[in-house]
Amino acid sequence: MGKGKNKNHDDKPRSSRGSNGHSIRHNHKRMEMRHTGGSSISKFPVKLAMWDFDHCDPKRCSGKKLERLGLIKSLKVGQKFQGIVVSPSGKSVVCPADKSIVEENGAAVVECSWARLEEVPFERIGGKHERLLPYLVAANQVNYGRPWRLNCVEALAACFAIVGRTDLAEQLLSNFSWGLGFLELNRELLEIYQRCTDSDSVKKAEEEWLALIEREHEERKNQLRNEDLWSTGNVNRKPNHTEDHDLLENSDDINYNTANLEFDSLGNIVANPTKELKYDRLGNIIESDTLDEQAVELQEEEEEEIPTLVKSVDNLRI
Ligand SMILES: C[S@@+](CC[C@H](N)C(=O)[O-])C[C@H]1O[C@@H](n2cnc3c(N)ncnc32)[C@H](O)[C@@H]1O
Repeated sequence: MGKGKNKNHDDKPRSSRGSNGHSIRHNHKRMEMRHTGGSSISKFPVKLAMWDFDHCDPKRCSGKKLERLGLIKSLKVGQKFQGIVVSPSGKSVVCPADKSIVEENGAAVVECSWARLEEVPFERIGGKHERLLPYLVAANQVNYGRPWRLNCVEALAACFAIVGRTDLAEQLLSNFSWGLGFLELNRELLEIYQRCTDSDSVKKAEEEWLALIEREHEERKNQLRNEDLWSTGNVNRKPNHTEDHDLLENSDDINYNTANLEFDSLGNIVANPTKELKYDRLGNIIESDTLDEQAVELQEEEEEEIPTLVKSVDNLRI
């Protein structure tokens, strides 16, 4: 019997009650639930679910935010999910052939810390359609620029985008200030995955992309090495920092911001050793100062998790 079912109710509606006999406060709560999704009324066109292991700070956790917005349902350990389960324990990658499963049964994620994956009882959660995500780059403020390591909302959005439902991906991500940046950052690659068919073809496209960015990265390194040799060719040349700065800032070829650079006594460019350099998906250097202060703090906290992360990312790369 449901909660409160044995309570006596007044027969006559009182002034503080609405037409359905419930108190105005109760009705207001129901309306709020309708808007915040606290009830079973879903505001999202397909089912969204997560197993939440409470590893993360609720204020920073994208899964918890989706729950607060009433967009995602929390599942218990022992419960299985019929749709696509985007999970580190997947064996094959999400592909366009998964579209009907997503549309009919939705998508789920595992809300946990990357550093504590070994604590998750993967055998007691999941479902028949567990999937990994192919190479994509995170745009969230904690792991910006890191491949494979997406947060929950990015993982769900990636799944929708790959199966060809970019509309759903946009709808979900638009709840986060940085959200649509995820689709922008990965646009070219997502379009490639969308043109694939099954899991093997997505895997092949991923491998080709990785080979391409590896080649481009090598080319850039060689180009920089050559530029460097050229600028130091004349040993009598005095270091002229202003000139070097101008040269770099006006160069279309070099995608550097000079704020990240230092010059040695001969005027050669050396990367600033005190700043961590980050790379975008094409191997360009991204200035870490573009992250806001809070993001940097979060980043530092997450850095502590790196040893386990390396293991988990390896797990993700089947
Ligand atoms: C480890 S949790 C981290 C959640 C983060 N604290 C947040 O705020 O959303 C991210 C979840 O997204 C999914 N996910 C992210 N990247 C993935 C990938 N490359 N392959 C499979 N699942 C992935 C998994 O369900 C994973 O457990």
